[in-house]
Amino acid sequence: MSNSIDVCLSPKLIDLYDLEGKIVVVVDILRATSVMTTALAHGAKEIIPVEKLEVAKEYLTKEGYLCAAERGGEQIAGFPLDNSPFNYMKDNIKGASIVITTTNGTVAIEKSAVADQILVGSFLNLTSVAEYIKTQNKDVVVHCAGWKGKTNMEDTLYAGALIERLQSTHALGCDTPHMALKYWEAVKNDLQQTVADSAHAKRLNKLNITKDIRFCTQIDEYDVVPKMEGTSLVAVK
Ligand SMILES: O=C(O)[C@H](CS(=O)(=O)O)OP(=O)(O)O
Repeated sequence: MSNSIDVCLSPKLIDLYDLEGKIVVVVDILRATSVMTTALAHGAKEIIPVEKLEVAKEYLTKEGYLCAAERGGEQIAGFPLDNSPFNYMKDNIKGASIVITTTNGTVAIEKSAVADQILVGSFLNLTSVAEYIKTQNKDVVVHCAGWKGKTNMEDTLYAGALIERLQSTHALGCDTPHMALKYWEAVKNDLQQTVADSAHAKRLNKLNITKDIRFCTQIDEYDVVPKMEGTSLVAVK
């Protein structure tokens, strides 16, 4: 095995990882990377992820952009889109250039900038991302977006699920990928309930979005590999 896979459990830890020359898979199951996967699967032309709300606001007055902003799970006033996957399946998504800023997911994407390739992963496109990685002959770091710098259950579980699919081609880099894999193996047959019991899901439940959580824990709903090209996330052809 010539390649390796490692897991960073929070953007606060990413400086400990050498990303140069590697593929970074950013994951924010609830909900940013599930939303991005859904939008590209439904024909969005590109997604421009931005960390800062001020930067997203600049696009509101530019022609040709659909803008989304979320903080603490709630839509920011003045932005037409929120962070629910169900709003990225509609007719206006096809061919759209979407600008999005979210609490955790877009932070992790920006903090992955030095990587050779940045992919966006979710349970919705688990196998597609794994199969693409197998064609690349590169080391991988799974960058979990977590919640406001803290570790979370669902992103760690995704890391374990991706490792399960890559363990024949990628050696496990240190203890974290082993932990993620063991955790995934222990609960994978009860994924929906496990994530429904997570702190993140309980926070979001207060906003009445139980159906989003159920949707984001479906495996292989879409065959799409979102990859950063310059400042845009596009579907790999
Ligand atoms: O909108 C979401 O699902 C979360 C909100 S929060 O983390 O619970 O505040 O944002 P995301 O960036 O998608 O993790």
